[in-house]
Amino acid sequence: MTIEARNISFRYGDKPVLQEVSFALTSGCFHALLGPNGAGKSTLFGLLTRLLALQQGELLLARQSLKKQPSRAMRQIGVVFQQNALDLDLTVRQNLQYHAALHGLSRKEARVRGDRELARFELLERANEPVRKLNGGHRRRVEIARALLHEPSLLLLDEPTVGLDVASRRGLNEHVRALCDEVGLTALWATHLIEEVRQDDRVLILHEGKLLADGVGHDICKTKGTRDLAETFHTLTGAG
Ligand SMILES: Nc1ncnc2c1ncn2[C@@H]1O[C@H](COP(=O)(O)OP(=O)(O)OP(=O)(O)O)[C@@H](O)[C@H]1O
Repeated sequence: MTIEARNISFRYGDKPVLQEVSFALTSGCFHALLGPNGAGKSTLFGLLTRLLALQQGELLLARQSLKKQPSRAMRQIGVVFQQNALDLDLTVRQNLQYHAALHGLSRKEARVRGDRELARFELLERANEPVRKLNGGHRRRVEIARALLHEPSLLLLDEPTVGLDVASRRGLNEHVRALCDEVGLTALWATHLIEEVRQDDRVLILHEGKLLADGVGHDICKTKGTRDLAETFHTLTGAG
């Protein structure tokens, strides 16, 4: 599943937040959307998920306009937002079942898919525990499992590791990479943390609403004459 952004610009009132942003994601690959705080990452996610209305430019999902075929397109997208959105008093499985019902899945189908995703994230044995008992990293895994229930081909993750310790961050990042390799998922992982990005990742660097680099990490560094992505990120944005 490919997603393509063509000349996306967006303003909050008079304030330009995204300026002529264009890119195309490669099907079945992990992509890092790297940008410091305020770069415009969440705004871009808002547009991709249609929480925000497109002001200028075009978004295409599998060559279909997101504007013209919204429901068809949205069925292909799974989202993990920055803020945790689980019901802490419901069990892990109840959280998944509730979400599955919103997508029109039968109880049986929801159970089968939910258990499959929980097993993938090594959480099946916690299925009957209230989410409140899980640590932050495990809660995030449940959120990703939930976002995959309707079998989207594109997964958007907006700074999913915020508030997690280093080990949980690394684990979550590796899980999503494995999903891309194993089931051919396309992932867009937004972060301001350079340590979550690898040199051979496809990387999009966003700063003050502009896409400053787009390509495989190594190639970007070659073009910019930098040693590694950390140096590139620092040179381009002052962050890192
Ligand atoms: N509802 C809003 N009204 C006005 N300005 C906003 C609004 N939401 C975000 N902004 C501004 O738009 C810019 C981009 O914000 P956005 O949240 O998209 O960036 P981000 O890269 O996701 O950063 P962060 O990691 O801090 O969330 C920032 O300057 C922010 O202050």
